[in-house]
Amino acid sequence: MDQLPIIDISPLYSDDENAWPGVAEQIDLACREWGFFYIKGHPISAQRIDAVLDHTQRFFALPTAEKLKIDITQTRHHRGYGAIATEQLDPSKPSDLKETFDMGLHLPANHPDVLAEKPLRGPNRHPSQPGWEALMEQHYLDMQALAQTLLRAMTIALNIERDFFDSRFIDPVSVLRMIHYPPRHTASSAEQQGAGAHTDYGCITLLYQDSAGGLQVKNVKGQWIDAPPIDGTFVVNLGDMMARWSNDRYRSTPHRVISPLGVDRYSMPFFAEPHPDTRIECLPGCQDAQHPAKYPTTTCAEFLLSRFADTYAYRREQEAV
Ligand SMILES: O=C(O)CCC(=O)C(=O)O
Ligand SMILES: [Fe+2]
Repeated sequence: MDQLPIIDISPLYSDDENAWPGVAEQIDLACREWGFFYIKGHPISAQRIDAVLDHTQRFFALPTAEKLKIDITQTRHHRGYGAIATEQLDPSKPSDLKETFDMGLHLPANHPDVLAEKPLRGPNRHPSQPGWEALMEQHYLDMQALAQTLLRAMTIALNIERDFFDSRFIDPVSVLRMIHYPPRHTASSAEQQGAGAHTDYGCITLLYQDSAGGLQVKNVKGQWIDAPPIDGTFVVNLGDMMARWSNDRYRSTPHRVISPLGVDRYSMPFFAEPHPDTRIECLPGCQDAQHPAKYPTTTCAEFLLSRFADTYAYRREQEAV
C-alpha cells in the first residue's frame, strides 16, 4: 500500500456502455481502499492546462495590492483572491503558506439565489487579465463535466440510477481553485506546511499539480506517502460529504502539502459539489440490515458551511471579536 492506483478512464468516453463496468470496478476499489487515485485518458488537453497555468502564474506574480482588489474575505459568497495565511487547514500548525484564487458557478446579480442572499451563490470575481475570464469559465465547465463522468461511473458499483448524481449536480456549488505555494527556504521551517493535514469537505476533488511535488496522502497504516506529479493525470480524492453520503463505504483520506524547498509550486483542485439544497442522506445502495445509516441527513450547503467555518482563520477571528 505505498502507491496510489492509476486508472485509465478513456473507456468512459466510448459509445460502448459495456466498456464502463471495468473502469467502474477499479474506481470503486480505489475509493474503498484509498479514497485517492490518479486518472489518465481524460479529455482535458495539455494545451488547456498550460494556458490555465500560465494565466495563474501571471496572476499570482501581480503586486499584492492588485490581487487584493478581489479579496475573498470581502465576499459573502467565497470568490476571489485569498492572501497567504488566510487558511489554516491543520489547527495544530501555523497558517498555510499558500495564496489562492477561487471561482464557482457564475450566477448574475438578478438570479433568485443571489437576490435571496443564499450562501455560496453569486457572481465570480475575476482578475482583469485579458483572456482570463473566458478561459477559466470554460475550464470550470469542462472540469465539472469530467467530475460528473466519474460520478456516473460510480453509480454502477453503488447500484443506484445512472443519473442519480447528474440530477443533483444541476447548478452546483463546485469550486475551481488555483493555488500558489511560495518556496520554503530552510529545512528548519518544515513545521510550516503549504497545506496542513486535512480531509476535503465535499464530494470529489480533481487535482492538477505542477512538477514541483510535495503532495502526501495518509495510507490505511497511517503512513504519509508521496503522491508525485504524473504527466497528463489528475489526482482524484473523495471528501467528507461523499464518505457520509456513502455511509463510509468510500474513504475521505487525509492529505497535506509540504512546500518544496526553493521552488514555487502551483496546483489547481476542482472541488465538485452538488446543488446546495441536495439532501445528503445514506445512498440506497450503501445500507442494509448489517450496515444501517450512520449519519443524520443534512444538506450540501449546511455541511459545507459548517466545515468552512473551521478552516478560515479570518472568520474565526471575526467570530471571536
Ligand atoms: O495543492 C495540492 O496539491 C492539494 C491542495 C488540497 O489538498 C486542497 O486544497 O484541498
Ligand atoms: Fe485537499
